[in-house]
Amino acid sequence: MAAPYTLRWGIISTGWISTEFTEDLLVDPATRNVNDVAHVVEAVGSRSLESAQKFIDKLKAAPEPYAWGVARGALDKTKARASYQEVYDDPDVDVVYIGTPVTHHHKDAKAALLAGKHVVCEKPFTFDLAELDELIAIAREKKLFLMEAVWTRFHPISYAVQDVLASGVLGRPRRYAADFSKDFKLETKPISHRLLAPELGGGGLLDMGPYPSVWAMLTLHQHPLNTKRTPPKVVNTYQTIYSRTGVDARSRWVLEFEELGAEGILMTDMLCQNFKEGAVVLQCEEGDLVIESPPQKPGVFHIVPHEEVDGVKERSTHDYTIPAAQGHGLAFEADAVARCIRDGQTECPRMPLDESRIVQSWFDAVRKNGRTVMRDMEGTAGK
Ligand SMILES: NC(=O)C1=CN([C@@H]2O[C@H](COP(=O)(O)OP(=O)(O)OC[C@H]3O[C@@H](n4cnc5c(N)ncnc54)[C@H](OP(=O)(O)O)[C@@H]3O)[C@@H](O)[C@H]2O)C=CC1
Ligand SMILES: O=C1OC[C@@H](O)[C@H](O)[C@H]1O
Repeated sequence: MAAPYTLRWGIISTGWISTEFTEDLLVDPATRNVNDVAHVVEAVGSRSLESAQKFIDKLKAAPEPYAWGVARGALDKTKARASYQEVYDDPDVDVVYIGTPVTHHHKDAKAALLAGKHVVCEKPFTFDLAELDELIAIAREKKLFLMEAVWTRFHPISYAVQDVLASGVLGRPRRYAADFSKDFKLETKPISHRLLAPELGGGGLLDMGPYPSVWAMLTLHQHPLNTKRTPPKVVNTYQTIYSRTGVDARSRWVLEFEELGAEGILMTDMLCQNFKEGAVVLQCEEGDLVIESPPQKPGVFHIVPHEEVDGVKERSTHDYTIPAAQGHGLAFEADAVARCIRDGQTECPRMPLDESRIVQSWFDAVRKNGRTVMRDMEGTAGK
């Protein structure tokens, strides 16, 4: 068997998701039946050298399933860097992973691309569409790989749900509802927290919105009957203000998928827990598809018959829970990135830039129609 292609990562920032993402790079790929690609961490950049070093030291002491990669040398050459730029300039780094708050994504991704690095950027891609368009233009001009890290797209359950829709058993989609709600106990958080601070892109829309959106893209936009793939229209929006900082506590938006004759309502909520048994409901002519909570990493979906209608006859339940041995579930996207870069692709077919643009345009529409303090905020495109 040929040796796997090993992708060399540079990690930008040392917060929550950067930690989980880097841990998952250390999980044995064989746990997810992968043997063609592998990952090593070349550098970690932080605003402080101490934080970068602490991040690496903590990873080196991580338990299984992360200890596997540590024992096999995935962190042996990892350098702690006192600035992000040093990671962008490191000749040993192939690709930069960006885990900073959303209002920093554009400047961080732009600097990495300008230094000639491939880029994977956490969701939501950017603060606004203008920022995203500038990144896409730079990546295309420099022939570099660029992708939004919407991990859910790469989970086995996402492919399984799409297989059901492709089989035609549910018929034409009619109506869609998706919700990402989480009681974040906002009163206990300082107003400087990234979920609350407008200057860090606070509010539920940008933080949570990618998840009701990803399922709308996978089940409706990519539905086999949606042949023209016309971007859906945002036909209505509503935001509830969180008074301490003026960001959105709740956001709702309605989408119209004209060719399908289907409508969807998408919601985010930072004050209330998700309904466990149905974060996403896709109602079709012959039966319904229900995806359990949490929508960013659901384990289970159901196919549910309609009452008094011929079509799906029996309820069935499909379990794709990601086992703990596979880590947090972020390595699937990392594997896809490694294959794309190995094969010289500048865009990931599973997470196309045009689809990131569509979702980003929904966020712009909801924010600009709303009343939050971020309504008229502009990103850093052109700066
Ligand atoms: N895919 C997923 O499941 C998840 C994705 N996310 C996304 O990841 C991004 C980061 O979220 P999360 O990890 O929770 O955030 P954290 O606050 O935990 O970490 C953000 C990191 O960004 C760096 N940073 C740079 N500038 C600033 C600044 N002005 N203020 C605060 N931090 C700064 C810091 O690292 P340093 O000090 O080292 O420079 C900090 O630790 C967001 O875009 C979020 O939407 C978040 C959670 C889950
Ligand atoms: O991506 C995410 O998923 C889990 C949420 O709790 C978090 O706020 C968000 O960034």
